[in-house]
Amino acid sequence: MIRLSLADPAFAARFDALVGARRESADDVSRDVAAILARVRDEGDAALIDLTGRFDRHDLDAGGWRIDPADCRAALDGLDRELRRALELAHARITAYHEKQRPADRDEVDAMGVRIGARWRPVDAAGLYVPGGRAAYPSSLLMNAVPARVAGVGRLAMVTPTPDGVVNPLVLAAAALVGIEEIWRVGGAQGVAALAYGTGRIAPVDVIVGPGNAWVAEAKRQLYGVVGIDMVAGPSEILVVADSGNDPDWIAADLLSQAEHDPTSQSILITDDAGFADRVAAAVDAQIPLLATAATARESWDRNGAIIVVPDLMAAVPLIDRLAAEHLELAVADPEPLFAAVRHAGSIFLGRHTPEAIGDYLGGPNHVLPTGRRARFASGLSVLDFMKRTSFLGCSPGALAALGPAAVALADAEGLPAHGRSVALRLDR
Ligand SMILES: NC(=O)c1ccc[n+]([C@@H]2O[C@H](COP(=O)([O-])OP(=O)(O)OC[C@H]3O[C@@H](n4cnc5c(N)ncnc54)[C@H](O)[C@@H]3O)[C@@H](O)[C@H]2O)c1
Ligand SMILES: N[C@H](CO)Cc1c[nH]c[nH+]1
Ligand SMILES: [Zn+2]
Repeated sequence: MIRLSLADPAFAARFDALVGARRESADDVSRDVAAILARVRDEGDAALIDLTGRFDRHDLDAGGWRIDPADCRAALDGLDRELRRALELAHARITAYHEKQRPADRDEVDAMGVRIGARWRPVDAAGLYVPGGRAAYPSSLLMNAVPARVAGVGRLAMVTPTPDGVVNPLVLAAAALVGIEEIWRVGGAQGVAALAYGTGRIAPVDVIVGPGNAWVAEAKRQLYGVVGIDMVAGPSEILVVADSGNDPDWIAADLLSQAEHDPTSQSILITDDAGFADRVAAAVDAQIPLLATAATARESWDRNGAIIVVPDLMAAVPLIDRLAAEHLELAVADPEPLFAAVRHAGSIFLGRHTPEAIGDYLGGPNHVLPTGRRARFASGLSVLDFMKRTSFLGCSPGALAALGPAAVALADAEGLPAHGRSVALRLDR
């Protein structure tokens, strides 16, 4: 963990280094991913067998390529009652939130008598990446599948790694709850490539969504254009802005909630009180050994963690915008002034009683969010990521008469006579 102070003359350079650090996509990750994508494109299922054996340590031919929907229904039926209620509450809240994202079509006649508009249609097939290397992510399954269902996508194909051949029952139960029937036991960059290019067994999709580690995120980035993607949702991040009125233990737990995802995750605290910063740092050290995920959390905190002390919390706003974190927690007495001022964050958590983990599971908004400072230009997964907009235009003879001469003039000016002629011929009638 590094400590920075805005009062330090070297602050600007040290903060630039923090913002510019390439945590998640080192050159070797890009190179390795490019090689994996090429293998899957050229060798198809044979590459999936080999790479799954190497990275997930099981044999697809022996253990099965797909998860049987009957196993998913059995997992849902066999779920502990409290866990089932929790899963259903999450599903209901995520569904209610995303149903309000359905876009409206436009169809109108403008002042010159021209019919103009746009209509939204779902993609035919979507690929859902559900991570599963270090932890199982039934919550990510819901976050991926619910907006796809709301959008009305015809085919949902899910890929997820099953390390050592072991499937997680809660992932299966979540699949049954949202009715996903096509689940492939492949993950990593090779799973993403299979969805993009298609293989002998797996038909290609039109769009791939979902979060994952550095290899998954880089695979989606490299495959954009072959398929659509939601955005680059890589190793988790949290930026907590906290005043000294917080319990340091609460804030330490919030920082660790994202550090425990991945060694390349990043947790940052910004506070206006150096003493409070010390107390949080001590609480982080005290809590790490209590976690089953201690090794990952420790590595993430040591390598990528940061504590920044500012003279007053409003001075943090430009820093928050530069960091453009996936998650921004405003753990202050009144979050409204900061909330109004901040421009770049994937998702914002307001006040001392909104730990980010609520958003991970069942707040309602999507937890698949842009990482690596990409909240400057990208947004969290939504219903729109599964849809595309087609514009349309209709001219009556009168509307064409009104617009045509200007179109002919512009076509002449561009030196494209066939364009002009296609209009002029109709005007002559
Ligand atoms: N940004 C978001 O919205 C969001 C949401 C949830 C989870 N996450 C992130 O998802 C990630 C989940 O990671 P995970 O590892 O548990 O599961 P994962 O499914 O993302 O990755 C596991 C796969 O990574 C591949 N892999 C591992 N080491 C490799 C190597 N050396 N070379 C090539 N491929 C390799 C393997 O194929 C393996 O199957 C975490 O980083 C977490 O922070 C992000
Ligand atoms: N924090 C993750 C998004 O970065 C989502 C998640 C799922 N489960 C727990 N957390
Ligand atoms: Zn999380």
